[in-house]
Amino acid sequence: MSKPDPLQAALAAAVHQLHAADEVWKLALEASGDGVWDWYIQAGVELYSAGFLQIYGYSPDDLEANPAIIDSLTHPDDREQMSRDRQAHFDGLTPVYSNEHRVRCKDGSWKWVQTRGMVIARDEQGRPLRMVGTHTDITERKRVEALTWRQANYDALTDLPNRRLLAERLGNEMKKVRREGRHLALLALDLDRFKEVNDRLGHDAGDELLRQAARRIANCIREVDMVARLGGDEFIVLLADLQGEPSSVERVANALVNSLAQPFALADSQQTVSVSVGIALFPADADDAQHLFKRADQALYAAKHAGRNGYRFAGRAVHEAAQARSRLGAELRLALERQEFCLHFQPVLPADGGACTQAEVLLRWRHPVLGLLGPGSFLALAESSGLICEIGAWVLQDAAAQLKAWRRELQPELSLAVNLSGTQLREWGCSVTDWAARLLRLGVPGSGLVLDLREAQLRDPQIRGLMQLPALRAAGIGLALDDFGAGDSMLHSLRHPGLSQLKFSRELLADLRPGSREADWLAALVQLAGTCGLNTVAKGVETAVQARMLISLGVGALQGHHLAPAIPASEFRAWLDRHKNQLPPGAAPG
Ligand SMILES: Nc1nc2c(ncn2[C@@H]2O[C@H](COP(=O)(O)OP(=O)(O)OP(=O)(O)O)[C@@H](O)[C@H]2O)c(=O)[nH]1
Repeated sequence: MSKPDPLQAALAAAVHQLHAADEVWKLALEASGDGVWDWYIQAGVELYSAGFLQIYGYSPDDLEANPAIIDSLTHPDDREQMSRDRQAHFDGLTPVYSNEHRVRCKDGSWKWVQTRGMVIARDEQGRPLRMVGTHTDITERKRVEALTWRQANYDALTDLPNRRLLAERLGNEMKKVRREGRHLALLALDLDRFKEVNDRLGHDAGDELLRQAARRIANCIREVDMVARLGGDEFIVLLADLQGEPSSVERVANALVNSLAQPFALADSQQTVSVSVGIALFPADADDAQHLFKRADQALYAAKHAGRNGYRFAGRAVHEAAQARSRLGAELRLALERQEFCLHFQPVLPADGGACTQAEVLLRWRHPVLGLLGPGSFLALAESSGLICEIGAWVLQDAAAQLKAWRRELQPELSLAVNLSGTQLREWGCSVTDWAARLLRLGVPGSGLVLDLREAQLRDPQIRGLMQLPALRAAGIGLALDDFGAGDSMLHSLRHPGLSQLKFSRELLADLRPGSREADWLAALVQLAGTCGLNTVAKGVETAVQARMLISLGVGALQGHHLAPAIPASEFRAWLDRHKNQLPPGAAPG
């Protein structure tokens, strides 16, 4: 046996020591939960620690020590960036190699990892010889990040993009339009009378309808377009990359209106709603996103105003109307202060010819330029600006002051019927003690007031929760179901506990003729109201024929232009004086 070469032995010992040291730092790294890789670049060999293989579910026999193999397991979408980052480090441009990418596991699933590494040896020309590094499993972090991003950018109910993602996309599309000289359209959609679906069928059914509506809208547009839900029943459609002619926009708008007008199949009913659409074009209608949204909104308002179930372009007329509305809104704020509101009173006449004991209070605005405005011209503005409660409080106060005087001087039985908006009912609350205190402060007994409530208000769960109808009635306050027959009226509304009157809308009287089906229908309603203990009032009586028919059908009282118009307080006193004792039933007053 030849003597061992001391030099060889020393070299072997040194290599052994080095390997032992390698193992130590690899173990230290593995203890942190990371997997370790060790790549001999020019030899084309890559070694993996047990922890590294474990991350992906591989055993040592599954993976050759070949870097090409692990590269082939990298997600195709991530490979390019990974190569770029690696090359930057090889070229000495970054002190550390770092990259996040996905790796396919043995079971076929993907894991997100962060890899960090460093070249630890280079040849004389500076080319990398060996690089070592780690893989850290960041799948959970990526999952949470993706979830957070989705929550921030998508609507949870419909799974559509939300306002934020829409704004980002719109910004990008507007830049493209400016660069390439094309066009885009923003369509603001709002379902019509959706609140009634919620009120009638409940919030869950409303949610289901919104989900179905979202799918229908998405089916009407191309893949390059976008639909987002802003909240409630409001959606925005972004038609990107248009060639210019508005007819393509009109085609989509028509498709949307038609599609949403089809009945929706909900849990146990078919429900029909419709949609109104406002359309603004970029760059024709606005210079920036904020104004584009505003113009689409103005057009939507015009579509709603034109009767709903249709669309409107944001043309000049729409813009001017919106500006006029905005001026009116500003003036409305000052109207209370300037004492421009006044009340008119329309008598309600007993059909048996007895004395008038009730009148409806009607709000008017003496506008300095536009003249006398009815509530239709400004109530929606008052609602949206939040002034409605202040105006409502003024109405009640002024009406009470009139009533006090008239009951004392003219008719001790007189009561006034007052309309309240849903906002007012919600804001004021409707507990008996509130109302009794309110009336007491105004010096009027409960029996002096009739609250005219519409069916939609009675169906509103929030108002219904607040309204203590039977207790209000017990306090002497009259409660009328107003405008019955004007929309989707339901017979069971008549059974609301606490109601004392049923007021038929003018729509029910429109085709009233002797022997007509309308007459039979009304006669049945009058009978039903009687069974429910409700006094009946027919509103909007415009002809002597109607008046006579209504009396013959047994309606309790009549109200309408034919019998007595709405008149200012100054004339009401004289009118009541003149007609103090009776009115000839059904006959045209002079
Ligand atoms: N089911 C459901 N209802 C919602 C949701 N968000 C808002 N709403 C309701 O949607 C209704 C929106 O009503 P509006 O658009 O103001 O009024 P509308 O009844 O549609 O009447 P118009 O728009 O004037 O035709 C309100 O009653 C909201 O309470 C939701 O996520 N789910």
